Amino acid sequence: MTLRLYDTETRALRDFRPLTPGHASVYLCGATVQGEPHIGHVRSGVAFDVLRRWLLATGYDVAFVRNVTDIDDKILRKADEAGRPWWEWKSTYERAFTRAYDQLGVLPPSVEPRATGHVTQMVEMIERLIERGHAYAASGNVYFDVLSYPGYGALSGHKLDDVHQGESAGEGKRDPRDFTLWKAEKPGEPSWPTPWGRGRPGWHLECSAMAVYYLGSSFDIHCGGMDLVFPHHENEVAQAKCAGDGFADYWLHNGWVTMGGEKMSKSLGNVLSIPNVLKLVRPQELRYYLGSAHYRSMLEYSEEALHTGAAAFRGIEAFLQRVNVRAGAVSVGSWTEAFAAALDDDLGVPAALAEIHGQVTAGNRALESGDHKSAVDIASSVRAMMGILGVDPMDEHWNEASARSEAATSALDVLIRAELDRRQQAKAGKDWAVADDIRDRLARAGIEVTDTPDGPEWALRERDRSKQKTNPEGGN
Ligand SMILES: Nc1ncnc2c1ncn2[C@@H]1O[C@H](COP(=O)(O)OP(=O)(O)OP(=O)(O)O)[C@@H](O)[C@H]1O
Ligand SMILES: [Zn+2]
Repeated sequence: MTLRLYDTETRALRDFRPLTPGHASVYLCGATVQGEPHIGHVRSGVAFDVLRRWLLATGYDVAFVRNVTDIDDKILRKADEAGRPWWEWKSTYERAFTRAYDQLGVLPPSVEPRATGHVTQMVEMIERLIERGHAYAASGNVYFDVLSYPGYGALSGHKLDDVHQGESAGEGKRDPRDFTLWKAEKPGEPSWPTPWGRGRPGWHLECSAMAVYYLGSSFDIHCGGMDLVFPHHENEVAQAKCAGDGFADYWLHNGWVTMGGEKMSKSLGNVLSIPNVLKLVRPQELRYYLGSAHYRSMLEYSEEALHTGAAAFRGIEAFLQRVNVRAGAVSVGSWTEAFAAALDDDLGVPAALAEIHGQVTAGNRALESGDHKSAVDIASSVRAMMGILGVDPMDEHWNEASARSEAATSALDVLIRAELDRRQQAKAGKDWAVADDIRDRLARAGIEVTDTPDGPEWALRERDRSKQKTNPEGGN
């Protein structure tokens, strides 16, 4: 089957046909690094990491660009309010985003360009736009002439009469629908030299210039959050097309993380920062939860839903561990046809997860019936599928901490095995009191013993994180 993707521009599922066979070029609008990331901010990173992993798994060479917007009104305002230099502020939160992506196992992009490092490319793009009659300079600002581009509104479906850019009037703007490509210098703000005077870039221009610089005049897929369709992406297309570029062939947009039915957002004060959510669940559990809904659906956050997702993940993890202990090492195998069909259908992760859970049930059955070979085969396939979703429980990414405790666990295993052997001997001698006493003592120490057809197994009881509470953090 061919990969089909829902394209916002044509409002239809389209077969993915890359511009260059075997190669996929993808641009994802990255963070504006103005504060600590909340779980909504990283949803696009997680969702499109699955796209990237699926493209890689199916043989594509993927160029994946995710930018950093590191110059912006909000960054300047917040740094100013905090009495800190803007460059320190944005660097601090760029690191916070990087840490969050790493914690969640999002593959690092092929390149992560910062807006401030690409002013040259932006100035060149403005020059092309002015030359072609699509932009004009006024009082040190440069504006894009919206009416000069007949295709304006095609991506978002906005009618020209309904266009509101959401920016201030702007000195010298000829039409209120025009948007700012370049902002004239203001005292105390960072600025760069241009033929139209010193100033700083507009947000929309940054992405067009960086996308074309890294991926070429035409590239395959442009992704971002659904709130970016208008005006950000509409303006990105307008700039690029009018400058003579073909730009993106497919447009993919992810839904929001919501809380109480509303977009999780600092301005509404209903946000949960990544560090706070990670007090409730492990990073791999948060990643599983964030990635479990279809990328185009809204994901309504509740602590209960988070714990349900975490428990589902742990069920898969426990299956793999059981097979590993009882039936043999579980390597990464290959996915099933049903899984591939689910992902090929516009990255249908819910159907893909249903397939994984079905396989886990079959694998558990095989294990219980003593069919170790089937259990190992199924587990290998489950690892492959979970890996494509970025949540293979046995991937070493998640197991740094466990690697540290591995030595302790094997030492513990020797001691517990000795106790379990003693218990087996007591049972064989029908000395039930001793057998029960050993089991109870282990239970008091948080060690659960399960009798299986392959002999007794032990596991540390899961610490119940659900007792911890995290309240939404206020806005700022
Ligand atoms: N609740 C959310 N769910 C999904 N994506 C989100 C959410 N909030 C922000 N984003 C995405 O994060 C990226 C950066 O957004 P931005 O920095 O503008 O934050 P924002 O939308 O102003 O939210 P906030 O008000 O919380 O800062 C955008 O691509 C946006 O789509
Ligand atoms: Zn962008």
